[in-house]
Amino acid sequence: MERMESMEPLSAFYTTAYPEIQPESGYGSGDKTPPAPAPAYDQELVHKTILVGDSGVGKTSLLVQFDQGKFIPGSFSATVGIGFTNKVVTVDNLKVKLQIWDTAGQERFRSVTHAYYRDAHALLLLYDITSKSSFDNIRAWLTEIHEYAQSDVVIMLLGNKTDMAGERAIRREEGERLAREYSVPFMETSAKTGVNVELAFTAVAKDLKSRAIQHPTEPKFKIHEYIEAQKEKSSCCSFF
Ligand SMILES: Nc1nc2c(ncn2[C@@H]2O[C@H](COP(=O)(O)OP(=O)(O)OP(=O)(O)O)[C@@H](O)[C@H]2O)c(=O)[nH]1
Repeated sequence: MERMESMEPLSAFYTTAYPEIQPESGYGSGDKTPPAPAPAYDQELVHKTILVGDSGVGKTSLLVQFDQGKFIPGSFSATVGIGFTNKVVTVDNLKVKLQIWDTAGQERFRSVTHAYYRDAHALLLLYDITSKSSFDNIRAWLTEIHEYAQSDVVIMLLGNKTDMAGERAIRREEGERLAREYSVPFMETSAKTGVNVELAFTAVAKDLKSRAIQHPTEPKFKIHEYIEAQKEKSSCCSFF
């Protein structure tokens, strides 16, 4: 089943992705020159974001839900190869361009997807809360990510299919514990109902934008705290 357009790996788009910005002068050592303002965010930057995880955990469904706001039920047709969808997320009144790559979870495509890790800026790693094996494989996925991706890649762990509460095999706390162990943010999602789908991508977009304009005088964006704050803001229990 052909789900998405495909394209050669991205390279030229992102030549100036995260420039290292040095202050011209610093506060605190008698120098009264105000620090240089943070550089403007380049809204033409394209942030390459990749969905990974075992076959059937819901990567394609998550992307379709985020992109089109719908869930297509029915028989499962595994992704073959890799394809991408462009999506613009508005954060803090700025447009953040995400190029979201949907990879095939099946083992036989693994060597293909590894090649895409290297220039990834973010990786959303999914397991299925009804599948213990997909959760057990997360450590292997993280090992691969650490082997092939850049060390500063943004990683988020997602436990998908929360609408299938009756078939839950992995408790939320287990997901949280694993995420803590690897110091990555975590949330549970449902590609079917849309719970937390938008938040997952928005949090990643915010983090990517913040890294792209990171200025030494400004506090770093803390993705964990952002997610927690959104959770508190929520009137009901849709988070986690
Ligand atoms: N109930 C429920 N079903 C889901 C959810 N997400 C995905 N599914 C179903 O799970 C099956 C697999 O979903 P896909 O999105 O194709 O999974 P994938 O991770 O892209 O699989 P590969 O392409 O093989 O890597 C499909 O039958 C989906 O309808 C969800 O959140 N809730």
